[in-house]
Amino acid sequence: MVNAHYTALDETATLRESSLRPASNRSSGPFRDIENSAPARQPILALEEITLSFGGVTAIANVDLAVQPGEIRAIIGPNGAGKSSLINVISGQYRPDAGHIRLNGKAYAQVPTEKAARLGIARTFQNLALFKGLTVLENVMTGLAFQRRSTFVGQAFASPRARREEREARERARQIIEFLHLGHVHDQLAGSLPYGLQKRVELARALAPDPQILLLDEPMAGMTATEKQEMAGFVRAAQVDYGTTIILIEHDIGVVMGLSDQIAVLDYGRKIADGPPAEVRANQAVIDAYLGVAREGHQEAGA
Ligand SMILES: Nc1ncnc2c1ncn2[C@@H]1O[C@H](COP(=O)(O)OP(=O)(O)OP(=O)(O)O)[C@@H](O)[C@H]1O
Repeated sequence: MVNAHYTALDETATLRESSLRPASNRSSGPFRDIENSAPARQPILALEEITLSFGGVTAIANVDLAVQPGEIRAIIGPNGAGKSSLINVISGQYRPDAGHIRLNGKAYAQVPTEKAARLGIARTFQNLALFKGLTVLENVMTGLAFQRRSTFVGQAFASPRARREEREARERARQIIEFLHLGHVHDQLAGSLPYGLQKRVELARALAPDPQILLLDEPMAGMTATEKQEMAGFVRAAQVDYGTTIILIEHDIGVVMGLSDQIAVLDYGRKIADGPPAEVRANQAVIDAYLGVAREGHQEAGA
């Protein structure tokens, strides 16, 4: 049973070389050359002994995590393992009971949510959180609102600064829309698009401000296999073309194995494995915890 599952994983592992990858944006985007940069010495993000409980439930138990700049790090685990809680700690929604979050070396007991965007953190949500009555372009522009320095009055009366910022935001939003192959729907209402495209608009909005760290909470949930492959190609392209560090939660193990540089595995709030896909795939604790079917298989074998 387990072997059959792993065969399926191997088939999807070719995503890394996906021909669905969008065209390079190096010439026009705010590209950071990750290929030529010196080896990373300091993680861009480090979680240190993070613990978080809800009443009597321990959602995260003493978890350490070090993420290097420019990597794609998956966080996987069975339902209720603590994945979303961890993302919410990184984005500042939750304050851990113990431990620190270190961003570019600076330690926080809680990431200040109001400053998360300025600290270079962007995220998408498990459930769609778009403005359905706004166009795709308008939705993507909302991802840039925090960067505008003109006052409300300045915007209301279209001061020169406000007009310039509006123009720049529109231009940047258009770039990202093209990058994610959404140009043909830029003027359509987000709510009128098929689900897979709406998820891509969410990605566009999160990418618009050129975040250092992008948190993706189940970016492929509810998608068809083809849509998942497309999305995986776009996530990889964001890493390669923009140098974005990406942390993602995803239940589709095949996608995770093909897309991630490193995978951390949670089970009952504890981190039980952390390493490259091949290592995690062969880890017995992961097989036991994540693939419940494996346990069943061992019992049968021992019977
Ligand atoms: N706001 C909350 N209030 C109370 N308990 C919570 C809250 N959020 C999470 N939990 C509990 O914490 C544990 C971890 O939940 P979390 O949602 O982080 O897991 P998950 O790995 O993301 O699960 P899933 O894959 O089902 O989304 C679970 O037992 C959950 O019931």
